[in-house]
Amino acid sequence: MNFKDYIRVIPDFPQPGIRFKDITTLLKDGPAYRAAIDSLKEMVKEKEIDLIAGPEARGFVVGAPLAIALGVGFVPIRKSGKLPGNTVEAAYDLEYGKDRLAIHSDSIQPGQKILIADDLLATGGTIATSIDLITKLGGEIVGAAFLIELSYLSGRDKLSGLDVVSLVTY
Ligand SMILES: O=P(O)(O)OC[C@H]1O[C@H](OP(=O)(O)OP(=O)(O)O)[C@H](O)[C@@H]1O
Ligand SMILES: Nc1ncnc2[nH]cnc12
Repeated sequence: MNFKDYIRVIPDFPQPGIRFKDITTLLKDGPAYRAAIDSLKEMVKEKEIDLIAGPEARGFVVGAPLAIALGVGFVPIRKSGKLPGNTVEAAYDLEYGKDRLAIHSDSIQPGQKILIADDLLATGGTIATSIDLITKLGGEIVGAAFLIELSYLSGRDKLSGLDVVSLVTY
């Protein structure tokens, strides 16, 4: 399946100059959504994975179904102020702004093997920050899986040494 056919590119959103990769057009197509999750599963299934972690919000629509497909649990990484328990937090930069991410302090036990999942790798700021948070809790990152990679923003360079898989590249 050519997943690019299901992803809509919207120019100048949320700011002039950004070409926004809109996955809502893929998500609303049941067979395409399922095929995307199945394809990511095929790419990571040989890894030893205890948990999948995914950043809010679009990381949830990739990470949670991938966790179910692999038969492992899912840990949400949220924007600051949303998680009710004790958290560890970190600030980060995005292609179009700044934000702050948080994870529950007791969500990962030291030594657990974590795959990070998100819809899109752009500058790599979100994933690098997610890795920092997971590492602070003692988790071992075994890779990162994305629907989309924006190679022109070189996010992979920020993740050197990490096994990164993606379904489509722009
Ligand atoms: O590689 P980066 O430059 O960090 O950019 C990628 C991140 O940006 C988007 O999330 P966003 O923060 O816009 O939040 P959303 O998922 O809630 O829309 C996207 O879903 C990734 O998580
Ligand atoms: N160009 C882009 N399209 C969709 N989501 C993004 N997150 C960061 N950059 C993005």
